[in-house]
Amino acid sequence: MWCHRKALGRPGRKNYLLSTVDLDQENTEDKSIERGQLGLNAESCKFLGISAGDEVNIKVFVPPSKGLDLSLLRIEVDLRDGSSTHQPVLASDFVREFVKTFNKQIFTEFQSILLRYGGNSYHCTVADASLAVEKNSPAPKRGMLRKSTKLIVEVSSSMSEQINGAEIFKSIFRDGFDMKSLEQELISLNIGGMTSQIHDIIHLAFGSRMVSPANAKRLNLKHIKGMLLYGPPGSGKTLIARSICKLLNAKEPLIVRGPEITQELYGASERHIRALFDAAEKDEKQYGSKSDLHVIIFDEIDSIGKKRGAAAGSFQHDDKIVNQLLTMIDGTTELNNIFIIATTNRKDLLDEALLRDGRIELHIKIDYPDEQGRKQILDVCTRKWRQASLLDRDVDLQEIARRTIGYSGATLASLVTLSHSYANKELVDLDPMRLVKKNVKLTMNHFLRALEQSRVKLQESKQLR
Ligand SMILES: Nc1ncnc2c1ncn2[C@@H]1O[C@H](COP(=O)(O)OP(=O)(O)OP(=O)(O)O)[C@@H](O)[C@H]1O
Repeated sequence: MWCHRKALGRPGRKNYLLSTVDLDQENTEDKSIERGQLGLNAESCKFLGISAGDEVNIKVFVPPSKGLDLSLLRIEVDLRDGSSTHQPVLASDFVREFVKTFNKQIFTEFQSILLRYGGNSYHCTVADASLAVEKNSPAPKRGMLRKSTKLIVEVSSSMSEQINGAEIFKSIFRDGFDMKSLEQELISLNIGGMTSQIHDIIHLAFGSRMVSPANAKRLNLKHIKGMLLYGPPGSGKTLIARSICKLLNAKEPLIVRGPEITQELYGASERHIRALFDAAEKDEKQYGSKSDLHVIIFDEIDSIGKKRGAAAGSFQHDDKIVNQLLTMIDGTTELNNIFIIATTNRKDLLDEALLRDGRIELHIKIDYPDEQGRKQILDVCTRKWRQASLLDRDVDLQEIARRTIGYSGATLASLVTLSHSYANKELVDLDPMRLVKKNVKLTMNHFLRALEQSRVKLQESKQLR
């Protein structure tokens, strides 16, 4: 914030600037600002939610006579957009520079500050500003930075090399993963044709966890607790659920198959469901906001989450399981470290209470792929053969994609396996003793035979339905 230099006393003397954003000597004094005027830079405007032309009320901050000193100031630091690092800096040097620049300035929780240091612009957000003498007041936490203030610098793991030795706040993604490389990552996980859908799913499900902790708190973001992936059989729901977990910085997911739980004895099913949440509860108690994320995948949730009162015979058992599941999911309201992924191809059978806000609230349909998606799935499924030069040049995957309208990802994957079986059979027919060690090559002919066979199968299963 700028003002005419005669308008306010120097900080620490008489008056205080609440948000002194840039104390660079040349920038402090903006000659265009006259007496009686205040100037804000873009960073302050963003923080205060002010645009050019807005009318704002400004109150003079009268500091209390004592108890203004901060005992702790925790800041999250990032490089400002477009700023490139010339040289990594040590966290201890960064802290020294920050204190030197902003000594005796007032800081407020969530405030944005720019620090220019070592040729870079650092964007700092106040994550915590604790007073030496805490007051029970609803007013935002605010106090003066002193040499005695403990200053903690936190960075995301991707910034850890730029500010060496700073504390690292957990990223929702595992080390080395970046959303920009999602397509490559999915190919390496053998998933084809779903990049944009998985990109959207990640943003919807984990958007609140993708921003830094201070920003999530500032924006009052609530974490999504659970998501349902629904759609026809073989469309890749389980594959997506498992693969997303591989991109996250989370504990190994607990994968539960619904039918296994229903087959358990009376009482055992409920115990099993309760036990699934144990580790997350313990971690939350022990580590609070620093706890790892725990993911539970309920595969085929329709078998444990049926509408209550709908099942004949074993209804009491089924209803008790749903009740237990609801109780446990409701218990997670207090837990920020848990995420549920449920899959089903019978969303219509599920108890609606399970799907309400705060429970399994995000519902995403996973459908069969279009032609382009089918081609990409075929690309992924034949990748190993291509890399080993065992895919004949006559194989036209685009043509196969064109001929497989209505095929699921699962059917396409088994089409490739079947083609391989045909190729293998041909080799064995030619050389029953396998005297000549030769690797089998996949040709278009193998694919066409497999296509014929899978069409017959598809027809039969449609007739049976
Ligand atoms: N997009 C895809 N890319 C590559 N392979 C796929 C894709 N979708 C499905 N598959 C293949 O199909 C198999 C079965 O998929 P998955 O079990 O995830 O389907 P699902 O929708 O959960 O089926 P169901 O509803 O019957 O449980 C996968 O293991 C994989 O081999």
